[in-house]
Amino acid sequence: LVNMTLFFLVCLLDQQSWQTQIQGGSRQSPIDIRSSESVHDPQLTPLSISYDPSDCLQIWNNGYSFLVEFDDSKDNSVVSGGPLENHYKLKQFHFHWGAENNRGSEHTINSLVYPAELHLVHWNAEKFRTFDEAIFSENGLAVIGVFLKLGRKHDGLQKLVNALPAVKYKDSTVEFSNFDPSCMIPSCLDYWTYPGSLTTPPQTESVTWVIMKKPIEFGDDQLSAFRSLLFTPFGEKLENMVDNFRQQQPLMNRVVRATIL
Ligand SMILES: CCCCNCC(=O)NCCc1ccc(S(N)(=O)=O)cc1
Ligand SMILES: [Zn+2]
Repeated sequence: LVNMTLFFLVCLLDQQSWQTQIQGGSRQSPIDIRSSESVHDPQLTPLSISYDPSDCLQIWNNGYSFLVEFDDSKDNSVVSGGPLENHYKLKQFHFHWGAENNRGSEHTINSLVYPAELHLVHWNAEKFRTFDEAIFSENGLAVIGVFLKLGRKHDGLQKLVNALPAVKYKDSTVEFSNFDPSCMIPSCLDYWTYPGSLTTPPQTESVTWVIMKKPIEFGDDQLSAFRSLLFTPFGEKLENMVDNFRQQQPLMNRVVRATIL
């Protein structure tokens, strides 16, 4: 009995490293950001974000979220500064949201959940040749996360919302141009940053996360439009695209740094 108890205790105490072995990662995303445990880093400069609306190409329902995809063949839509050593090109942005307003975001702040979260996905074009190469590489990606809270209708977002019925079904795409994602960046540029991973397969640990501290607001009808999308292709059983967020992952041996702007 003593041996059994000891064995059980060792497993329990060792759970974190057990998780590392099973999930194969020590820097998985998303996480719960505990503001009191984050480290104010005076060396963190403001992000430099510059997007060119003419780089916007199309919207694609990939059966997990809807991606607004950009032309990354030029250097017009880029982010640099902050924790980033190089400049990263915008490839796509997408959202995660819930079936109900009490869930939806992937990251949480002191366990506070938002109804949705925007991810602006950029890749390190100084170090890698393609996005797909960067996905599998250290410092390959920089994803800016912006929380969405319900309130006033977001005028800039409405153009995107109006196009969603055209991509209702999985694998559908629609041409979408002249959209400036800057309209979804909060006016306050304070952020948290930490080393993490993609939150969907292949969940590679190649992401420098930059989570904006302040949320943006959007309206109930706009969130309803997200929830009217489908996970399923045309002709198959209708499954509303909702709750497409991953559970928070253990922080393990990581520190979240914060700006003092
Ligand atoms: C060879 C064709 C392969 C297509 N290309 C593969 C691909 O795009 N994979 C998905 C990349 C991705 C990006 C961002 C996130 S998140 N939620 O962490 O921001 C999650 C996943
Ligand atoms: Zn995402």
